[in-house]
Order: sequence, then structure tokens, then C-alpha cells
Amino acid sequence: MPALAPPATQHPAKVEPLRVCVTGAAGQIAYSLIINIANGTVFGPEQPVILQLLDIAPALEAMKGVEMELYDCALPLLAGIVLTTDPLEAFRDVDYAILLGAMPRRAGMLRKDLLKANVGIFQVQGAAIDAVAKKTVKVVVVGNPANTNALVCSHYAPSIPKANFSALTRLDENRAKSMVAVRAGVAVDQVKNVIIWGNHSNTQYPDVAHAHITRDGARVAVEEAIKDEAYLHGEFIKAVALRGAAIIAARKLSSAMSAAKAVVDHVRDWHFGTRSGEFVSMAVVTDAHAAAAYGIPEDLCFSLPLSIKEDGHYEVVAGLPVSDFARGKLDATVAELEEEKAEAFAHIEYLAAVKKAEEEAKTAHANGDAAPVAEVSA
Ligand SMILES: NC(=O)C1=CN([C@@H]2O[C@H](COP(=O)(O)OP(=O)(O)OC[C@H]3O[C@@H](n4cnc5c(N)ncnc54)[C@H](O)[C@@H]3O)[C@@H](O)[C@H]2O)C=CC1
Ligand SMILES: O=C(O)CCC(=O)C(=O)O
Repeated sequence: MPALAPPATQHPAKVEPLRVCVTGAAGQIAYSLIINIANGTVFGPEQPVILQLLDIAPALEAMKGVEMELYDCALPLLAGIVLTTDPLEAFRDVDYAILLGAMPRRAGMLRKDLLKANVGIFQVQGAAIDAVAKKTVKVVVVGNPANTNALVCSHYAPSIPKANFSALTRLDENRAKSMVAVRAGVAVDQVKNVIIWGNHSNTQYPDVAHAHITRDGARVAVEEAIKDEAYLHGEFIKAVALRGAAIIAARKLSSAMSAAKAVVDHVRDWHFGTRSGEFVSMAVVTDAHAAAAYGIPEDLCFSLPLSIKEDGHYEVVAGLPVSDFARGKLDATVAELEEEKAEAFAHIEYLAAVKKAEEEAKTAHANGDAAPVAEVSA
């Protein structure tokens, strides 16, 4: 009889590592997020991961510091680290791509003011994901304006199913749940099914009409527990939608710890699925089903209530009644996303025209011709 057989848990079945790309890896959200991917919080205590970290060349040294710290954490689930400034290396064979890398806004800006600065990043990264990531890759866009960046990314990755692209609205959901919990006097995990509809912007609609709390073992509708429609239709919505700006005003930097926690929640639920009867909000590319369920136009990246299966496939929770108040809110956020979409693709065309004009000028110069005058208007 073997005398000292080690306990079975010391011999876990060999599990293939998941490859997880994080862009903007030298930035502030990444600094709070990466440890949670590498220590099992996101994918569970049996799942090894290989981190594929991307940033731009000026941030390479800082990213090397992050790598040193990862080694110093002595993480048994961390099966490898790739550090790179090349998107084609960063996205190679990845199972998850978490796109943080983008310029953040400063005080006084709206998130959509970042569109021109950031949209080109998501065009390039969409094409790289298309070229080298696994066809099953799940993509989470965090860099703002997150919804429209995710839509652009999906357009430039036509070989990956549109359903595999998402943008983060879980931070808004977490904010809303916390505010409800405080108001109702319960712990935050007793608040379920708060929905964030639409854009991660001031037009988002944080909706408690289908949410409930559990108090003293009994399930109570949030509207019934709070009994203050004026608050829920006014101050509450404003407080959730403007929370990002309030944090910038206080910290002089945008949210990072809470953003990283929201990414953890988003990816964990996408990986493991949601509990029966519970739903979460993610911004996803709308299809005919979303259009039929809630009258949202197709091909916008729109935050919706989703129930997610264990295999990662999700369904839009259909059939929730939409009040006149809610309809007005949904229409406003649809209108903003349509505007952003038009602006994003117009800017991408403009960038392409500028590039073409520059290339023509270079060729003319090389041939000794007079340089053509580029007429490209923004
Ligand atoms: N959707 C959401 O709920 C939230 C979104 N955000 C957004 O997330 C983004 C990142 O925020 P932070 O980490 O605080 O910013 P940060 O400025 O601390 O870090 C951004 C990092 O991205 C890198 N980067 C820039 N261009 C890149 C490119 N082309 N490829 C790879 N990396 C690139 C920068 O070098 C930097 O290291 C911002 O756009 C911010 O507005 C932030 C919080 C919540
Ligand atoms: O508000 C911003 O622009 C950056 C961070 C963010 O999106 C948020 O805190 O919701």
C-alpha cells in the first residue's frame, strides 16, 4: 500500500492554459486587473493562464515593471507571460482579449470626445484579432467610447462571430446595484437584475423596473422596497450615469480599481455563465433578436440584459415590459449610438484618405515629381 499518497488535489488533471490578451497593460486599470486574471479570481482556481500583454513603445519599460511584479507574486496559475508592442503577437491564439489600451478622458470632456483619438486603435486591433486570434475569442472593449470602439473592432474582424464582441457596462451595473443596496439597506449581493441599457455614457438608462432585493429571506421588487419613483427616475439615473465624471473630478484620474473589478465580473460571468433567473448587462452587437425584443436597431453595440450559459453563449432576456418612460430613455441612447457610429466610420474614412494622400506624396517625391496637394477634409 503506498504509504504517503498525496491528496488528490495535489494532482489536478492537466488543464490547457487559457491565453488572455490585455491591452494597455502598463496603464492604471491593467494594474488592478492583471493580478485577478493570474491568481484565479476570473477563471477559477484550476485554470492556468498565459498573459499576452500589449502596450505602445513608450510604455514598454513600465510594462516590464508589471512583468517583474507578476513574477514576484509567485502565482502558480500563471503559465507564461508575453510582453509586446505588436498587436499580431499580442492577439495570437488568444481565448480572451481585454482591450483597455486607449486614451482616457480628462475633466470637462465627454467620453465621445475620445472617439477621434481612440477609434483608429480599435480598427487596427480588430484587424489583428481577425488575423491571429482563435475564432472563438471573446473580446471585451473597455477603452472609451467603449460601445462604439467595440462595434468598430467587430467590423474589422469579420471572421469572428459578432456575438463574441462586447463592451463593458458592468461598472455602471455595479454602481447602480450599490446605490440601490444603500438605499434599501441590504448587502449589495442581495440586489439582482438591475439593467443598464444602451451606451456607457450620460445617455445610458440604469433601470430597476425588473430588479429585486432579498430582505429577511423574502424577495421584494426594488421599486417596492425604495418606494420613491422621483428618485429612481431622476437622481438615481443621473448619479449612475455621471459617476465616472465625479470620480475624475475627485481623483483627477478616471476610475481604475472599480473598472478592473467590473472587468473581472464581466469576464467571469461570460466564462462561467449566469445563475438561473439572474441576468447581467453587457453591451453587445445587436442582431434581429435584439431588434425584435426591444426595438433596438441592428448593428449597434448596445447594453442589454443577458442570460449567459455555461458554454459562454448568451441570450438577450426578452419579454420584459417597456414603459413609456423606459422607451424614451432607450430611444435617446439609440440616437446617441447611431451618431457615434456614423462619426466613427466617417473618421476612419478620413484617416484612410489622409494615409492615401501621404503615400501618393511620398511616391511623387521619390519619382522627383512635384508633390500633389492633398485635399482631405476632416
Ligand atoms: N467602459 C468603462 O466602464 C471604463 C472605461 N475606461 C476607459 O479605459 C481606458 C483605459 O483607462 P486607464 O487604464 O485608466 O488609462 P491609462 O492611461 O492609465 O492606460 C492606458 C494604457 O493604454 C496604452 N495604450 C494607448 N494606446 C494604445 C494602443 N494603441 N495599444 C495598446 N496600448 C495602448 C497607454 O500607453 C497606457 O499604458 C480609457 O479609455 C478609459 O476611458 C475606464 C474606466 C471604465
Ligand atoms: O469616465 C470616464 O471617461 C473614464 C472612466 C469611465 O468610463 C467610468 O468611470 O465610467
